[in-house]
Amino acid sequence: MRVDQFCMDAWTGRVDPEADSARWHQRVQPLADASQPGLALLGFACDEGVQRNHGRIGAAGGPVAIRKALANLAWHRDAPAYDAGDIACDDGDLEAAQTRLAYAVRALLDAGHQPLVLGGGHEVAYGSWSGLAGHLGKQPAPRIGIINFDAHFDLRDPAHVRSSGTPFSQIADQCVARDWPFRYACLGISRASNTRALFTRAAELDVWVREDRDISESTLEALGRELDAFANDCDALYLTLDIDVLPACEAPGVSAPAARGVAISLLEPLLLRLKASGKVRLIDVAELNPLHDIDNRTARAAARLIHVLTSSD
Ligand SMILES: N=CN[C@@H](CCC(=O)O)C(=O)O
Ligand SMILES: [Mn+2]
Ligand SMILES: [Mn+2]
Repeated sequence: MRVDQFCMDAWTGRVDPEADSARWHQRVQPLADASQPGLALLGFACDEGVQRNHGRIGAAGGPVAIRKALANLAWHRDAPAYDAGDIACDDGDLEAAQTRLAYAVRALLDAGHQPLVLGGGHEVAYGSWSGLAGHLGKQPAPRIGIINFDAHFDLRDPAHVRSSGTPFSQIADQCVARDWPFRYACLGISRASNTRALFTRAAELDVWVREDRDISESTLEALGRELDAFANDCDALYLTLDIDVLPACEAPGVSAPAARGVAISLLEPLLLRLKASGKVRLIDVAELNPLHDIDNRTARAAARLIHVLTSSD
């Protein structure tokens, strides 16, 4: 599998003398052709989509920041985990970088791995989905459910510019071209941060929408059941976490911090519910911007969510 850069330097941290005290940095291995199926971390070091979307750049540093935060977390996995390196976008050619990402994701899936892509701006989603689509494309009209936890729809019209604000419109267009269903759930939407045009497009595309204010302790169980029903109707799930769905106090290091957001304590049970469906084939984490982070708070939040999604106990 071809990647643009590879470096294991982020995988360092505390070493405890007691038995059974491993942390991620002691377990994550460089991915090799002969690696047994496992979790494969793949970076997408890219600012281009955020730049084109007039956001605050810095997301290209996301993959390293997440690896460093993950490195020192306690290891609670049974299966192996690998670092597969990074796809990078250094020349402004976002479309070529997304194509390389799609090839890499597809290669990981074809080899039996569970890819987890570390963005990068949310333009990562078009490359991620394209990789899953390539992998599943042998079957007729796969029902791929996209579950996006995000303050934003990212359904802008790509006819103007393709950016971090357009990946799900681009995917919807691809689904039309292939005569595949477009199943998109967008949870955590901030009404204040999405125009009427975006709400209209979401309605036209039959997007399942839950706003930030719809997600509370009292609605969690009902939401969980709705997620189960969504998953039941799909052959495979693509889970995409835009870290700006978290409140600005939990995730200051993003391009567009959320004034309200959905707290990590509410997000976690929903992620566990999705994990329990057994249908999540692909995960990515987008929009972490270390240049605007405070004491690595956002990177820690991203790593915690990855830990929740990938641990066995
Ligand atoms: N990735 C998407 N980002 C948001 C940015 C919103 C903002 O900068 O205020 C969007 O396009 O809607
Ligand atoms: Mn987004
Ligand atoms: Mn967002």
